[in-house]
Amino acid sequence: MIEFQRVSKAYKGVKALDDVSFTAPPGAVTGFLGPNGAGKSTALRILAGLTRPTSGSATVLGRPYARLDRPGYDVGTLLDAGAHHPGRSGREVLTLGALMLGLPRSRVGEVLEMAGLSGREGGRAVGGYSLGMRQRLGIGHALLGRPRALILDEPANGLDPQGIQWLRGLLRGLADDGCAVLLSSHLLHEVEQVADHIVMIGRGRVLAQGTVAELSRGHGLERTFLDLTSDADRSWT
Ligand SMILES: Nc1ncnc2c1ncn2[C@@H]1O[C@H](COP(=O)(O)OP(=O)(O)OP(=O)(O)O)[C@@H](O)[C@H]1O
Repeated sequence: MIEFQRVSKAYKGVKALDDVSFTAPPGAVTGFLGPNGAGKSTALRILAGLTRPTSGSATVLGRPYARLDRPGYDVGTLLDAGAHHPGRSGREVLTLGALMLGLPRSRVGEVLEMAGLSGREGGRAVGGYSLGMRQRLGIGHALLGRPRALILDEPANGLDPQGIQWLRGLLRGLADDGCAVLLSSHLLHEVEQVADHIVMIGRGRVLAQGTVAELSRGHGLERTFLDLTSDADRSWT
């Protein structure tokens, strides 16, 4: 279970998150949907212990990230697809990750295969990867320790249609195996296709949450999203 309880975050003069509460349960894909600047990355960074909330708490498997006993096994994160050293190959990046977690080298081959980077791609320097390939590597890296919770910030960015299809199948399979999957996106159609639950955020506030059917309100998810996000904009002006 991933849980946000009344999380607020203020940067100098900017309220990035305002009293955000929601859960991403195990066995489901939860889509965290909001327009640019809505606060998605801030929320996920707080969850991964990289940013402190001004108030409230965010927990994974019942604890703040920093207090997890084995974070690499409990939680997989992809917060920045460009985070890996450009001079290392995909295989080297995963090998380092596997060594840090005490995993056998065989896991590296499995993850390269799963990410669609086996063969020549895995041996190439990450600096020469396309954004889609870096996303695949980042997702593979997050899955090395077979985590029970997965946090992905905009994982579909840069993926081609085949990659999107791959991602959907992967996330569905992980959720079916009991993983709590939380992914952010500003692209409604990406989230709509894969998420069991959707949390809509705008201007740092949760605007609505529920299943796709609940949020569609008989006129489609896009209408609900546009209506809610433009209302949130108006309330700030
Ligand atoms: N380190 C920071 N210092 C100051 N303001 C910040 C910082 N990080 C984020 N913000 C502000 O907080 C708000 C939310 O930003 P955030 O990056 O969390 O949004 P987002 O929903 O992830 O957007 P996008 O889809 O564009 O990535 C924005 O107004 C942003 O400018």
